[in-house]
Amino acid sequence: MRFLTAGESHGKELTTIIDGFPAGVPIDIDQINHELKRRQGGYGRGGRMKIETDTVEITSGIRHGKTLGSPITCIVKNDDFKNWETVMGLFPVSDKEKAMRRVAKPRPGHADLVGGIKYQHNDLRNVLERSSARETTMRVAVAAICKQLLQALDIEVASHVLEIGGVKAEVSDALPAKQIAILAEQSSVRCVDVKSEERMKTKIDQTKKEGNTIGGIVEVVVDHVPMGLGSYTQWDAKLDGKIAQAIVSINAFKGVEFGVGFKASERLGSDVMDEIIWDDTQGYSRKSNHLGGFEGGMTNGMPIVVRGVMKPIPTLYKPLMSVNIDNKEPFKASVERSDSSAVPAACVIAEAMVIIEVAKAILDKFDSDSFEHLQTAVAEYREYTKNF
Ligand SMILES: Cc1cc2nc3c(=O)[nH]c(=O)nc-3n(C[C@H](O)[C@H](O)[C@H](O)COP(=O)(O)O)c2cc1C
Ligand SMILES: C=C(O[C@@H]1CC(C(=O)O)=C[C@@H](OP(=O)(O)O)[C@H]1O)C(=O)O
Repeated sequence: MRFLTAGESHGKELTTIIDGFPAGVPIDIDQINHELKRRQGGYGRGGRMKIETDTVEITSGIRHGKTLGSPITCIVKNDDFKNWETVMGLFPVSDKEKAMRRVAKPRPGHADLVGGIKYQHNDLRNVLERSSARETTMRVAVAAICKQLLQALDIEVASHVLEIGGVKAEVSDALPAKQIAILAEQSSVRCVDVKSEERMKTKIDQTKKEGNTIGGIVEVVVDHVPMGLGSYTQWDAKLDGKIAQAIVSINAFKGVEFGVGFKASERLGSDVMDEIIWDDTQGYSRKSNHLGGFEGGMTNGMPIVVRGVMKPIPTLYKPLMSVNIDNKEPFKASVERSDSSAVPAACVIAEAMVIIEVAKAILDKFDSDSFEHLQTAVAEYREYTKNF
């Protein structure tokens, strides 16, 4: 399975085409819209999300509620486009119109300056329109379709926020994905620990008042993953490596870790390796899950536990210094609107990226032209791994 996304943040619409998805998978479109809504929410979002109500339109690849095995095309319209039709129009315009909302002042922490230099854009809007995290809408749409496939294979995925601006959630390591999903959904910051939720919100409010922004850490958990997704045999076949790339590809994500992650450096080997056990009902399992479900780039049957860190939103109300590309004069960056924290929304995007990589790995490994064949293949393989 592969997909591409297209669309500018204030353009007419966003599009994705998913290729290589099995035939015969029942797809509930309301569930896709539910996932899109989750991505739009979360405490700390700015004015743009009051304008948009992301709703998917599917124009190919699904008939009578089931996938056809042919490419699936999804479209989400930008409601804000009505305010940008001249600025974002397709056809040549006058110099006066060209100057409308032209961006000559690159924002630190954004793609503006380097993107403009690289693609020789005199109007940096040509960069920021595509580098915006608006694009992640389509990744969530793709993942919402993949999530329905994973759920039908009894694989559960959930995500939650572990930290915002240094305020840490107190969470037990062993929470199952199903429970995380329920608890996180009830929280405006996607935090399963109610006490920390209030402290996180206060931190977001305080930071916003000071004209500043904050980042955070999110965690994604996947339960009941078949063993042996990914491979140790080639560097680019390792599934943990693919997930790491997918997480860091999210706008503003700067790091990723699995299981105990960076804390592995301060632990003894006996506190990091997960001892192997076997019993009649479960087959092979581990006494612990310090390695977050991966050994040798392959899933080992334990839950996948992956975390990503998001930097603070780069656009600040407290202006940062930059240089005008027209006259090279320094200026203080000004802001019209921006999110003050998008960590809860980014959490949903991280979940989406993990879902996509796990779904791709499953479709790579098993007979997957037809959904029925896939279900049979996965069930047989689960039985095989148990009795190996
Ligand atoms: C869900 C989400 C919402 C975001 N909202 C904003 C925003 O309102 N303002 C802003 O300056 N950056 C925002 N960002 C971050 C920028 O898109 C990102 O930092 C920028 O494109 C540069 O990419 P990089 O940080 O990966 O280098 C958001 C990121 C995500 C994931
Ligand atoms: C539009 C979304 O997020 C946007 C991501 C974003 C950025 O610079 O990444 C900047 C803001 O956009 P605008 O400049 O239109 O206010 C956010 O609202 C979205 O998540 O759907």
